[in-house]
Amino acid sequence: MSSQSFPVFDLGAFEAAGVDEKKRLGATVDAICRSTGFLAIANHGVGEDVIAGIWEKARAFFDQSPDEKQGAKAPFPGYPYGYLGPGTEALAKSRNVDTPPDLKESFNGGPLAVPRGMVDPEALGFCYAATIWPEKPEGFADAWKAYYRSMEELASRIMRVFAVGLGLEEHFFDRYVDAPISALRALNYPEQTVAPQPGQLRAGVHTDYGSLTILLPEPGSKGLEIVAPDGSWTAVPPVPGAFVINIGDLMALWTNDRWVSTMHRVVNPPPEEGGMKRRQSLAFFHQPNWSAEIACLPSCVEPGAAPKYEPVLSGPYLMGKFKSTVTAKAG
Ligand SMILES: O=C(O)CCC(=O)C(=O)O
Ligand SMILES: [Fe+2]
Repeated sequence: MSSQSFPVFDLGAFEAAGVDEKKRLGATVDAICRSTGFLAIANHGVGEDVIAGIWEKARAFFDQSPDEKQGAKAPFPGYPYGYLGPGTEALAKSRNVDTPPDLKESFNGGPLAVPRGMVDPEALGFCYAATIWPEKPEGFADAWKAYYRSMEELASRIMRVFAVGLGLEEHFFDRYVDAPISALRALNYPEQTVAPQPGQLRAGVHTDYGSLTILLPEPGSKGLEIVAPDGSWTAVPPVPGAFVINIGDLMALWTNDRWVSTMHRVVNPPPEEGGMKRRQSLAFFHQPNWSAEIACLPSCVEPGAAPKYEPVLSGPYLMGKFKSTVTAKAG
């Protein structure tokens, strides 16, 4: 996939289209998800002020001293929210590959409210755990919540495109994602003043765990790479004004591997381009309801054949994957 051919999907045009045109547009997404599952979403309607707000606050947060950031740190290893400092995560471990820690730091937050009647202690202790808000910068939590809400809404709209792409009724996925346990992560990949260790990347090779990731790389930034269908590592170009989205493991499971949860990574800045370059990104990991059972869609398996995978429960699956990436130093 050359940078010229990175697919861009016009979400507004899809939503304004009639039934037949929606099917035609959905088929283009089906083709992309069969090949890489990475595309850009344009005409998404997310407010520029919401995006500018979170960029400003995330940058100001990461620009603080290590001590100030530690004030918002996750209280113990494996706690999902708050500040996760350098050295605390190695994404390649989610695929059982042992690497040095990723060269990044992040701030993470979960659902903005606990659904009425939620009593599962594992859910309450993990995805509904409190976000540890930083004291500074002022207005951080407000900007965060505004962006989180926009991403929740956008993710639901994209799931409708997916349903159409799979030949399902447009609202098929709604009941699986009406109390989603999505997480938002602001990432900062600091300047590299020391050469990385062998095998150490900004983000190790991984697939995402959930239904859908909505990524916003810092405008003009480089480093995100995906495995193209021919097996080669290929850069994902920044697409001005658009979000980069990709599907995660649960879409592959749902579709019996008709759709691929493509491996990706964030590489270190090449020395000839100034190995020092900092990079930021925002990643929203959309995840179906805690107790949603994700099982192969009947339309994705030959009649009489067995699906490739056993069903999983969304929340416990996510928790297992997340905890597998925690490094010895975390906490
Ligand atoms: O920062 C990026 O561009 C991608 C990060 C990523 O793939 C992840 O955190 O899952
Ligand atoms: Fe990822």
